[in-house]
Amino acid sequence: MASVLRHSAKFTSGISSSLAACARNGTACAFPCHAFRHRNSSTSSKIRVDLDSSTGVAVMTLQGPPVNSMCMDFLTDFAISMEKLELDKNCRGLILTSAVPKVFSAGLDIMEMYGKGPEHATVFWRAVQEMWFKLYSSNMVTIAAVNGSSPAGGCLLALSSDYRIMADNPRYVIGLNEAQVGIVAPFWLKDNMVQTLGHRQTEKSLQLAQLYSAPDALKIGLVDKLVPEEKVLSTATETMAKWFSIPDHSRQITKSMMRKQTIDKFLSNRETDINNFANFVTKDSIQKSLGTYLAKLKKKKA
Ligand SMILES: CCCCC/C=C\C/C=C\C=C\CC(=O)SCCNC(=O)CCNC(=O)[C@H](O)C(C)(C)COP(=O)(O)OP(=O)(O)OC[C@H]1O[C@@H](n2cnc3c(N)ncnc32)[C@H](O)[C@@H]1OP(=O)(O)O
Repeated sequence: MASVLRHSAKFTSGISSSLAACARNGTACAFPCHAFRHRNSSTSSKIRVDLDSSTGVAVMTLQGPPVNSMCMDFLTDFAISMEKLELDKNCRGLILTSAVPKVFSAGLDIMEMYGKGPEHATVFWRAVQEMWFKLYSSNMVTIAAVNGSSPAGGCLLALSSDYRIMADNPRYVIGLNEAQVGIVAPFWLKDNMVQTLGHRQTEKSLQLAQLYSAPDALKIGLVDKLVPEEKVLSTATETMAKWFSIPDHSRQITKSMMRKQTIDKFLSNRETDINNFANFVTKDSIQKSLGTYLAKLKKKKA
């Protein structure tokens, strides 16, 4: 990753250090507390991270036009950013959002799965797994501020967060549409969706490759809240304050207890999942489906 964490913190008064201490200790902290902030920024080509040490909130902005598709560079930047934030004692919460108009993320970059050999598929899938694992198992409070369409891998980011806020725009869609692309959602993502929606709804959603409009996503519980687009980020920040009112240690233990079974199953089957993916995605029939889907995406424009 070309990014460097730039420490641009401005220590303007003793108030800021007591707020930072509040963030570190995981004690409740009235916010928004705009005064005297410390900010750390890190930018790579695909992802920007702004950590406000005074509040303990990092905002990760996806900035890979045209559609924030998850190519290898994106996945690498994501993993490195997550590692840095996880180790940063000043960071308690993470908001994910997009700088690309109308799109949160189009999911996995289909070009990374099309016309590539098994070696590439193996490396790529490990990176995809890592993105999900890092977010799903994060100690931070994670909130997806979904300010655009969020199919497939985009929905993965939302599902693996603790809370999902979406822009109230019926033209924005979210869901796991893998089957439509001719591929299959991996078991760990299916398990993640079952936890969110329940078994029956997940089965229908996955088999029918369903993409839900924002209002429908709210109805089935795929997102937690809809707000006007311009309020998505501010609502995420307000929501974070509520989650921060719970002591970190008890919230974290609770989170890991709720997610342990899925994580254990993932870790025990990780290598098999990679092999399955590499075998599956390089099959002629699957390559044909991906090619047809890609052509359809391109044709849409013509
Ligand atoms: C049995 C063993 C099983 C093991 C597991 C096996 C398999 C699991 C495998 C995979 C899991 C995959 C999950 C995925 O994420 S697959 C990706 C699915 N994504 C999609 O279907 C989204 C497709 N995109 C869209 O619907 C629209 O682009 C979107 C609504 C996001 C935005 O629409 P908009 O009109 O703004 O933009 P477009 O004109 O459509 O796109 C612009 C540009 O970008 C290209 N593009 C779009 N999405 C992707 C993508 N995901 N990857 C690569 N490229 C993408 C699009 O083609 C346009 O390109 P160009 O015409 O400008 O060249």
